[in-house]
Amino acid sequence: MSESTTPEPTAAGTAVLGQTALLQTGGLSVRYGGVSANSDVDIAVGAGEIVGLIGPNGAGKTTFVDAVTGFTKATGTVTLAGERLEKASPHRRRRAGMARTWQAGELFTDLTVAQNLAVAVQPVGLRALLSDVINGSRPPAETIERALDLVGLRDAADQFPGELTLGQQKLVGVARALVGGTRLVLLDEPAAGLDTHESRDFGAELRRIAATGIGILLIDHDMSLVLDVCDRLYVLDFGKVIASGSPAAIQDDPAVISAYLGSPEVDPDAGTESSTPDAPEETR
Ligand SMILES: Nc1ncnc2c1ncn2[C@@H]1O[C@H](COP(=O)(O)OP(=O)(O)OP(=O)(O)O)[C@@H](O)[C@H]1O
Repeated sequence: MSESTTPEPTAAGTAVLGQTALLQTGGLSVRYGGVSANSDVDIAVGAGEIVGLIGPNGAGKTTFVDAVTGFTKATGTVTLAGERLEKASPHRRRRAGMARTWQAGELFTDLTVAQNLAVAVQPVGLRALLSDVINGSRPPAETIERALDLVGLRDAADQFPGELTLGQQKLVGVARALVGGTRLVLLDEPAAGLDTHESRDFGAELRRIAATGIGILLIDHDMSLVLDVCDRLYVLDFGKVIASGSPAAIQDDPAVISAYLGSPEVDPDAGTESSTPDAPEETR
Protein backbone atom coordinates (compact mmCIF):
# COMPACT_ATOMS: atom_id res chain seq x y z
CA MET A 1 0.00 0.00 0.00
CA SER A 2 1.28 3.43 -0.77
CA GLU A 3 1.37 5.95 2.04
CA SER A 4 -0.92 8.31 0.20
CA THR A 5 -3.52 7.52 -2.42
CA THR A 6 -4.09 11.13 -3.34
CA PRO A 7 -2.48 12.04 -6.62
CA GLU A 8 -1.09 15.54 -6.78
CA PRO A 9 -1.13 16.48 -10.44
CA THR A 10 0.59 19.78 -11.03
CA ALA A 11 -1.22 22.72 -12.53
CA ALA A 12 0.90 22.35 -15.66
CA GLY A 13 -0.08 18.72 -16.16
CA THR A 14 -3.79 19.12 -15.60
CA ALA A 15 -4.06 22.38 -17.50
CA VAL A 16 -2.50 20.92 -20.61
CA LEU A 17 -4.25 17.60 -20.51
CA GLY A 18 -7.63 18.69 -19.25
CA GLN A 19 -7.88 15.30 -17.60
CA THR A 20 -6.16 13.28 -14.92
CA ALA A 21 -2.77 12.30 -16.25
CA LEU A 22 -1.78 8.68 -16.68
CA LEU A 23 1.73 9.58 -15.53
CA GLN A 24 2.39 12.61 -13.39
CA THR A 25 5.69 13.44 -11.77
CA GLY A 26 5.90 16.08 -9.09
CA GLY A 27 9.16 17.83 -8.23
CA LEU A 28 11.21 14.84 -9.37
CA SER A 29 14.84 15.47 -8.54
CA VAL A 30 18.01 13.40 -8.86
CA ARG A 31 21.48 14.31 -7.73
CA TYR A 32 24.68 12.54 -8.74
CA GLY A 33 27.31 13.93 -6.41
CA GLY A 34 27.49 17.62 -7.23
CA VAL A 35 25.39 17.27 -10.39
CA SER A 36 21.68 18.08 -10.39
CA ALA A 37 20.70 15.61 -13.09
CA ASN A 38 16.97 16.29 -12.61
CA SER A 39 15.68 19.28 -10.72
CA ASP A 40 11.99 19.60 -9.80
CA VAL A 41 10.77 17.95 -12.97
CA ASP A 42 6.97 17.98 -13.37
CA ILE A 43 5.91 15.99 -16.42
CA ALA A 44 2.50 14.60 -17.34
CA VAL A 45 1.58 12.00 -19.94
CA GLY A 46 -2.05 11.24 -20.73
CA ALA A 47 -3.49 7.90 -21.83
CA GLY A 48 -3.17 7.66 -25.60
CA GLU A 49 -0.80 10.60 -25.72
CA ILE A 50 2.72 10.73 -27.16
CA VAL A 51 4.82 13.15 -25.18
CA GLY A 52 8.35 14.03 -26.27
CA LEU A 53 11.21 14.73 -23.89
CA ILE A 54 14.04 16.51 -25.66
CA GLY A 55 17.16 18.39 -24.74
CA PRO A 56 20.91 18.49 -25.31
CA ASN A 57 23.24 15.62 -24.39
CA GLY A 58 23.53 15.38 -20.62
CA ALA A 59 20.30 17.37 -20.04
CA GLY A 60 18.91 14.59 -17.84
CA LYS A 61 16.49 12.74 -20.14
CA THR A 62 17.67 9.20 -19.34
CA THR A 63 17.95 10.14 -15.69
CA PHE A 64 14.27 11.10 -15.77
CA VAL A 65 13.34 7.69 -17.19
CA ASP A 66 15.54 6.00 -14.58
CA ALA A 67 13.85 8.02 -11.82
CA VAL A 68 10.29 7.34 -13.03
CA THR A 69 10.90 3.61 -13.43
CA GLY A 70 12.74 3.28 -10.12
CA PHE A 71 16.23 2.57 -11.45
CA THR A 72 17.82 5.52 -9.70
CA LYS A 73 17.26 7.22 -6.36
CA ALA A 74 15.06 10.28 -6.65
CA THR A 75 13.01 12.65 -4.53
CA GLY A 76 9.57 13.88 -5.55
CA THR A 77 6.45 12.01 -6.62
CA VAL A 78 5.63 9.52 -9.36
CA THR A 79 1.94 8.83 -9.91
CA LEU A 80 0.61 6.31 -12.41
CA ALA A 81 -3.14 6.34 -12.92
CA GLY A 82 -3.65 7.74 -9.44
CA GLU A 83 -1.28 5.29 -7.74
CA ARG A 84 1.72 6.75 -5.97
CA LEU A 85 4.80 4.75 -6.91
CA GLU A 86 7.84 6.78 -5.90
CA LYS A 87 8.63 4.37 -3.09
CA ALA A 88 7.97 1.24 -5.15
CA SER A 89 10.63 -1.08 -6.57
CA PRO A 90 11.22 -1.14 -10.34
CA HIS A 91 9.48 -4.53 -10.41
CA ARG A 92 6.36 -3.17 -8.73
CA ARG A 93 6.27 -0.16 -11.03
CA ARG A 94 6.48 -2.58 -13.97
CA ARG A 95 3.56 -4.57 -12.59
CA ALA A 96 1.59 -1.36 -12.11
CA GLY A 97 1.84 -0.85 -15.87
CA MET A 98 4.92 1.20 -16.66
CA ALA A 99 7.68 -0.14 -18.87
CA ARG A 100 10.78 1.26 -20.50
CA THR A 101 13.30 0.58 -23.20
CA TRP A 102 17.03 1.09 -22.74
CA GLN A 103 19.33 3.14 -24.94
CA ALA A 104 21.35 0.04 -25.84
CA GLY A 105 18.39 -2.28 -26.16
CA GLU A 106 19.84 -4.92 -28.46
CA LEU A 107 17.87 -8.05 -29.21
CA PHE A 108 19.16 -11.58 -28.69
CA THR A 109 20.14 -12.54 -32.23
CA ASP A 110 19.92 -16.30 -31.65
CA LEU A 111 16.37 -16.11 -30.27
CA THR A 112 13.24 -15.66 -32.34
CA VAL A 113 11.20 -12.50 -32.05
CA ALA A 114 8.66 -14.26 -29.81
CA GLN A 115 11.44 -15.67 -27.64
CA ASN A 116 12.97 -12.19 -27.32
CA LEU A 117 9.65 -11.02 -25.92
CA ALA A 118 9.25 -14.07 -23.69
CA VAL A 119 12.68 -13.54 -22.15
CA ALA A 120 11.77 -9.96 -21.37
CA VAL A 121 8.77 -11.03 -19.30
CA GLN A 122 10.26 -14.02 -17.52
CA PRO A 123 9.66 -13.37 -13.85
CA VAL A 124 12.79 -13.19 -11.75
CA GLY A 125 13.58 -14.77 -8.41
CA LEU A 126 13.80 -18.20 -6.85
CA ARG A 127 10.07 -18.81 -6.72
CA ALA A 128 9.74 -18.03 -10.42
CA LEU A 129 12.68 -20.27 -11.22
CA LEU A 130 11.16 -23.18 -9.28
CA SER A 131 7.80 -22.67 -10.94
CA ASP A 132 9.53 -22.70 -14.33
CA VAL A 133 11.26 -25.96 -13.48
CA ILE A 134 8.04 -27.55 -12.21
CA ASN A 135 5.69 -26.28 -14.91
CA GLY A 136 8.11 -26.13 -17.80
CA SER A 137 8.94 -22.79 -19.35
CA ARG A 138 5.82 -21.62 -21.12
CA PRO A 139 5.95 -18.20 -22.66
CA PRO A 140 2.60 -16.44 -22.26
CA ALA A 141 1.67 -16.80 -25.94
CA GLU A 142 -1.38 -14.50 -26.07
CA THR A 143 0.41 -11.69 -24.24
CA ILE A 144 3.30 -11.93 -26.66
CA GLU A 145 1.00 -12.03 -29.67
CA ARG A 146 -0.82 -8.99 -28.41
CA ALA A 147 2.42 -7.03 -27.98
CA LEU A 148 3.53 -8.02 -31.49
CA ASP A 149 0.10 -7.04 -32.82
CA LEU A 150 0.55 -3.61 -31.27
CA VAL A 151 3.66 -3.01 -33.36
CA GLY A 152 2.29 -4.74 -36.48
CA LEU A 153 4.72 -7.67 -36.30
CA ARG A 154 2.57 -10.66 -35.42
CA ASP A 155 3.71 -12.48 -38.55
CA ALA A 156 7.34 -12.09 -37.56
CA ALA A 157 7.01 -14.06 -34.29
CA ASP A 158 9.10 -17.01 -35.52
CA GLN A 159 11.69 -15.00 -37.39
CA PHE A 160 15.12 -14.12 -36.07
CA PRO A 161 16.10 -10.46 -35.61
CA GLY A 162 18.66 -10.73 -38.42
CA GLU A 163 15.86 -11.50 -40.87
CA LEU A 164 14.08 -8.22 -40.08
CA THR A 165 14.75 -4.68 -41.25
CA LEU A 166 16.37 -2.34 -38.73
CA GLY A 167 13.04 -0.53 -38.35
CA GLN A 168 11.30 -3.83 -37.53
CA GLN A 169 14.04 -4.72 -35.03
CA LYS A 170 13.48 -1.39 -33.29
CA LEU A 171 9.77 -2.20 -33.10
CA VAL A 172 10.53 -5.57 -31.52
CA GLY A 173 12.44 -3.58 -28.89
CA VAL A 174 9.29 -1.53 -28.28
CA ALA A 175 7.13 -4.67 -28.25
CA ARG A 176 9.28 -6.12 -25.47
CA ALA A 177 8.22 -3.20 -23.29
CA LEU A 178 4.56 -3.62 -24.26
CA VAL A 179 4.23 -7.21 -23.04
CA GLY A 180 1.87 -7.73 -20.14
CA GLY A 181 -0.58 -4.93 -19.60
CA THR A 182 1.69 -1.94 -20.16
CA ARG A 183 -0.20 1.35 -19.84
CA LEU A 184 2.73 3.73 -20.09
CA VAL A 185 5.92 3.12 -22.02
CA LEU A 186 9.05 5.24 -21.77
CA LEU A 187 11.13 4.94 -24.93
CA ASP A 188 14.77 6.01 -24.68
CA GLU A 189 16.06 6.76 -28.17
CA PRO A 190 14.10 3.94 -29.77
CA ALA A 191 14.70 5.16 -33.33
CA ALA A 192 18.48 5.60 -33.14
CA GLY A 193 20.12 4.60 -36.41
CA LEU A 194 16.98 4.66 -38.54
CA ASP A 195 17.02 6.57 -41.82
CA THR A 196 14.34 9.13 -42.64
CA HIS A 197 12.01 6.68 -44.32
CA GLU A 198 12.32 4.03 -41.57
CA SER A 199 11.89 6.68 -38.93
CA ARG A 200 8.63 7.85 -40.53
CA ASP A 201 7.27 4.27 -40.55
CA PHE A 202 8.40 3.87 -36.96
CA GLY A 203 6.53 7.05 -36.01
CA ALA A 204 3.36 5.75 -37.66
CA GLU A 205 3.59 2.60 -35.52
CA LEU A 206 3.99 4.72 -32.38
CA ARG A 207 0.79 6.55 -33.31
CA ARG A 208 -1.01 3.23 -33.73
CA ILE A 209 0.20 2.10 -30.31
CA ALA A 210 -0.95 5.35 -28.68
CA ALA A 211 -4.32 5.04 -30.40
CA THR A 212 -4.95 1.94 -28.27
CA GLY A 213 -4.80 4.13 -25.14
CA ILE A 214 -1.19 3.51 -24.15
CA GLY A 215 0.70 6.60 -23.04
CA ILE A 216 4.14 7.09 -24.59
CA LEU A 217 7.05 9.18 -23.38
CA LEU A 218 9.48 9.49 -26.27
CA ILE A 219 13.09 10.57 -25.97
CA ASP A 220 14.85 10.98 -29.28
CA HIS A 221 17.31 13.27 -31.00
CA ASP A 222 15.57 12.69 -34.36
CA MET A 223 13.73 15.99 -34.45
CA SER A 224 11.60 15.23 -37.48
CA LEU A 225 10.28 12.12 -35.72
CA VAL A 226 9.68 13.93 -32.45
CA LEU A 227 8.04 17.01 -33.97
CA ASP A 228 5.94 14.87 -36.26
CA VAL A 229 4.65 12.29 -33.85
CA CYS A 230 4.35 14.00 -30.45
CA ASP A 231 1.23 15.66 -29.11
CA ARG A 232 3.27 17.70 -26.64
CA LEU A 233 6.90 18.21 -25.80
CA TYR A 234 8.96 19.00 -22.73
CA VAL A 235 12.42 20.43 -23.07
CA LEU A 236 15.08 19.69 -20.46
CA ASP A 237 18.28 21.65 -20.03
CA PHE A 238 20.70 21.12 -17.15
CA GLY A 239 18.10 18.91 -15.46
CA LYS A 240 15.30 21.49 -15.53
CA VAL A 241 12.21 21.78 -17.71
CA ILE A 242 12.78 24.99 -19.64
CA ALA A 243 9.70 24.75 -21.89
CA SER A 244 6.66 22.62 -22.62
CA GLY A 245 3.89 22.76 -25.17
CA SER A 246 2.88 21.75 -28.67
CA PRO A 247 5.62 20.94 -31.20
CA ALA A 248 4.79 24.17 -33.05
CA ALA A 249 5.12 26.29 -29.91
CA ILE A 250 8.34 24.57 -28.88
CA GLN A 251 9.95 25.16 -32.27
CA ASP A 252 9.35 28.88 -31.90
CA ASP A 253 10.46 29.17 -28.27
CA PRO A 254 13.62 31.28 -28.12
CA ALA A 255 14.88 29.54 -24.97
CA VAL A 256 14.56 26.15 -26.68
CA ILE A 257 16.20 27.35 -29.85
CA SER A 258 19.04 28.71 -27.81
CA ALA A 259 19.46 25.62 -25.62
CA TYR A 260 18.83 22.90 -28.15
CA LEU A 261 17.20 23.39 -31.51
CA GLY A 262 19.76 25.90 -32.69
CA SER A 263 22.64 23.60 -31.83
CA PRO A 264 24.82 22.12 -34.57
CA GLU A 265 23.54 18.64 -33.69
CA VAL A 266 20.13 19.51 -35.05
CA ASP A 267 21.05 22.19 -37.57
CA PRO A 268 24.54 21.71 -38.93
CA ASP A 269 24.28 24.99 -40.86
CA ALA A 270 23.56 27.04 -37.78
CA GLY A 271 27.16 27.76 -36.88
CA THR A 272 29.41 26.25 -34.28
CA GLU A 273 28.68 26.93 -30.64
CA SER A 274 26.14 29.68 -30.69
CA SER A 275 22.43 29.25 -31.13
CA THR A 276 20.29 30.71 -33.88
CA PRO A 277 17.30 32.31 -32.20
CA ASP A 278 16.09 33.88 -35.43
CA ALA A 279 15.97 30.74 -37.46
CA PRO A 280 13.41 28.29 -36.12
CA GLU A 281 12.32 27.25 -39.63
CA GLU A 282 15.78 25.93 -40.36
CA THR A 283 15.43 23.41 -37.56
CA ARG A 284 12.53 21.54 -39.11
N1 LIG B 1 25.01 7.06 -12.91
C1 LIG B 1 25.45 8.31 -12.96
N2 LIG B 1 26.39 8.74 -12.09
C2 LIG B 1 26.84 10.02 -12.11
N3 LIG B 1 26.40 10.95 -12.98
C3 LIG B 1 25.48 10.58 -13.88
C4 LIG B 1 24.96 9.25 -13.93
N4 LIG B 1 24.04 9.18 -14.93
C5 LIG B 1 23.99 10.40 -15.49
N5 LIG B 1 24.85 11.24 -14.86
C6 LIG B 1 25.04 12.67 -15.15
O1 LIG B 1 23.75 13.26 -15.08
C7 LIG B 1 23.57 14.21 -16.11
C8 LIG B 1 22.37 13.82 -16.96
O2 LIG B 1 22.72 12.67 -17.74
P1 LIG B 1 21.65 11.89 -18.63
O3 LIG B 1 22.32 10.66 -19.15
O4 LIG B 1 20.40 11.71 -17.88
O5 LIG B 1 21.42 12.92 -19.83
P2 LIG B 1 20.67 12.70 -21.22
O6 LIG B 1 19.85 13.92 -21.44
O7 LIG B 1 19.95 11.39 -21.22
O8 LIG B 1 21.87 12.66 -22.25
P3 LIG B 1 21.98 11.92 -23.70
O9 LIG B 1 21.11 12.70 -24.65
O10 LIG B 1 23.44 12.08 -24.02
O11 LIG B 1 21.56 10.50 -23.52
C9 LIG B 1 24.91 14.28 -16.87
O12 LIG B 1 25.66 15.31 -16.32
C10 LIG B 1 25.51 12.93 -16.57
O13 LIG B 1 26.92 13.00 -16.66
